[in-house]
Amino acid sequence: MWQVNEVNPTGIGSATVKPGAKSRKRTRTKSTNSDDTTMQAQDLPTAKLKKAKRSKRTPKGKSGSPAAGSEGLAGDFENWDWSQVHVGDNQAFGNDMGGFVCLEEIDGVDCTWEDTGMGGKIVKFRKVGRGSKKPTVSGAKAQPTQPLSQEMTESFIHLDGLRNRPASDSSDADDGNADEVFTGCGEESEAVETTTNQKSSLDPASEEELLDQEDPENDVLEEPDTQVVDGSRHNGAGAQAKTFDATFDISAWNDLKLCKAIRQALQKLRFSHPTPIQERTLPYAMAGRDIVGAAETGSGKTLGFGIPMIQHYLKHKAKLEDQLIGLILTPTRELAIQIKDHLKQLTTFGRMRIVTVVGGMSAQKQLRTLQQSPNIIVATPGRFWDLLKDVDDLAHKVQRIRFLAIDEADRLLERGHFEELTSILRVVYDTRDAPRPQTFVFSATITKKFQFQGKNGKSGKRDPLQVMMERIQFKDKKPVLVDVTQTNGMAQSLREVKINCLSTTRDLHLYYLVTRYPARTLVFMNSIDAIRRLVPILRLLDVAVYPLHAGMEQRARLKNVDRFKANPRAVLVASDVAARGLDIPLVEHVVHYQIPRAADTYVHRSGRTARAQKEGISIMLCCPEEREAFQRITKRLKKTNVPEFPVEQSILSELQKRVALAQRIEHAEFKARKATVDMDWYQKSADAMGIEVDSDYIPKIKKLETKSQNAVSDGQVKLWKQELQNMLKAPIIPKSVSKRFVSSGLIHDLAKRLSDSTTYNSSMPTFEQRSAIEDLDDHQSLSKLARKLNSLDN
Ligand SMILES: Nc1ncnc2c1ncn2[C@@H]1O[C@H](COP(=O)(O)OP(=O)(O)OP(=O)(O)O)[C@@H](O)[C@H]1O
Repeated sequence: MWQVNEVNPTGIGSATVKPGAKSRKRTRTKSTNSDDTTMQAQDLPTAKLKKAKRSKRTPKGKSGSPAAGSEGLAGDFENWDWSQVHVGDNQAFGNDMGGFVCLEEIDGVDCTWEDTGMGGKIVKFRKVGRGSKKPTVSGAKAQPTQPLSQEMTESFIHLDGLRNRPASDSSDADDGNADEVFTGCGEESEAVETTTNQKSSLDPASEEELLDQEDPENDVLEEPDTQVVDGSRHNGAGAQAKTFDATFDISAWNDLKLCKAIRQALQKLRFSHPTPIQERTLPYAMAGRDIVGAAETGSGKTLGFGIPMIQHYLKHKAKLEDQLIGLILTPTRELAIQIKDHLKQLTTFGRMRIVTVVGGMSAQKQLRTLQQSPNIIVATPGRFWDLLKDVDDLAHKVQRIRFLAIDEADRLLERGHFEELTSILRVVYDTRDAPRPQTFVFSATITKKFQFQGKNGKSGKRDPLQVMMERIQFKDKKPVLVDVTQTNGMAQSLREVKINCLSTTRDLHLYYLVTRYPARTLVFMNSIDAIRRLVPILRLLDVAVYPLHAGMEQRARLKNVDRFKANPRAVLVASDVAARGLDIPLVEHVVHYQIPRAADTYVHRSGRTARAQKEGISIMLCCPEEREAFQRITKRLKKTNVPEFPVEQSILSELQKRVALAQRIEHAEFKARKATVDMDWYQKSADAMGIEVDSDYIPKIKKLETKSQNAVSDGQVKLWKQELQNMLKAPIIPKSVSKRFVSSGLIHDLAKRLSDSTTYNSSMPTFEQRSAIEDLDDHQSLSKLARKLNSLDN
């Protein structure tokens, strides 16, 4: 019996394997013995790596062979006694349990991860015919999954105390014929252009045809089923699992005549009314119109294009069950996953297959998912373009989609995405045998002045947005333009401030912020190297900090986003990979550790807080070297005065001692690591080739050796660490308050203050626990008062 009792997000160590009678321990050396039935859990990632490498070399067209790629890994799984796996309420796996334990890579075993709408999760392992789950690649015909006999077929894994559920129908055969249900499509309707902040009204006469539905009241409420994801992991404010309350008032949505399943999902999410962008775009979108929409970050644009797709599908479900109706393209992987989860929240009461196709995740798994006839694909252009070339029939399906959404459109125009986007658009439109898709183009920073005139910019260069707009073959002569941005795409509830500092004191000021105001904080940095330096420093300072950047494995990226979401005092240090679209609930602070290079980036970074009408603060650490960049951004965004955030100077020197020591330790450890890596590289390369190191290189090695000898000793680093630990244990007392007074009881309730973290800051007991915004408000009213008094004096 193979039983995984508990799984650790690191993937190492905590999973236990109980070998059966035939079992024997798997060694690290590659085994091709098909009797090798048992794996140690910690071997799995290694095995997966080997498998991944092997399959990369598998020539196209041969990958469909029954045992391809499975030797040495799967073993005799037919004789495994499948058993329950319990992972408790561990949130770290994402939707990728199968990937984590590597079962997805074993030929003949399929693994799907599903949420129910009942707050629980099911991981379902299914034995399928060998080779049948292999993805179709050029030259190899798709194989539908072939379930084995009932007793062999399913083993359900119950998470969070869910009861056994019956096997869902796994026959997802795709007949490849798109139904002609393109209502409201193909006609060129009159241009409707809404100007900024003017309320658009829906023509009541056209309501019937425009809402593209039969009778919404006749919808049969479906119980939440295994297709449903509660969205609690990758989603934002609306994502917390909420209980369904049939009395919750959603009458503000009535005009849209949404089908019952969507209305119930809105009730469950407690979305009482549409946001302004939704209110302004949905009537047109549901009438089949093309939309170009601009609205502040966090204003609910996703549902602006998501609801029309879901409504259309649910209304024509019988015909569309196996059809791809929508393609959503988005620049980042995290955003794609988040959009999928957000849309799935709306399908809680109706089945719909919404899948992601993103880089950095198992392409094999995504190929298989694509074979299961998804209804909506949310994709990043790079991976989607790769798979589009490789998956039989996908191009044909894409040519028949009913909806195309381009989210964060301006970002998709940047280098690295543009070529792939253009190629995908070519597939969408070329040799199309269906009416053009209804198209949505959304962003917070899409240019307001954008017009469909096909003119060149002032510089004589082609405006890339213009180029894209020409490439998008809108079905309407003029799409509906909706721009509800008021303040350069930033939420009105966002407070923007700066802290003037030196480049050498940025670490200190950041540490001050996260210690003085412990709250979920997203820190943006301009380079990956800078993130790699800062994260260990903050960790040494006992801050719950996680990195996120493009140099990380996708799985680690998602895990860190999850950890950040799970801890209300965590700090995520990220590159601009997290600047766009990421919807994490209750991010209270965004800190620009360095000034971003472009104004749009500043807008998107700042938009990770103050979402969905909540308050938030964006803090720029400004050092003299960045003055020019700062001025460029403020000028571009017409910000005449960015107020200064108050910093309690009396505490800084205390904090500086800790920061300086942590920096010293990090630097010593980094140098030691680097010297070892460099030396190893020379030596190992030579050893591997069975040669002696060339005399030309010996001086270099010697130099490295000397360097490493000069490095700080391990013992010294240990001492520093101990010293730092001692410092961290002591409360931080402002310079002006004598420690003697503190210890002698002048702060008579010191013990209480240290333990009462709701009233007092636990590491700075002389300060009350207040939010950054409260302190900013106080500071601003005091400054105002001082100015008033000054003017009276004068
Ligand atoms: N009608 C609504 N009522 C309340 N909350 C909503 C509503 N629509 C969406 N939300 C919530 O608002 C948050 C932001 O939504 P979304 O991610 O779609 O914003 P966005 O405009 O796409 O932001 P960005 O420009 O940063 O990508 C999400 O947590 C979502 O659940």
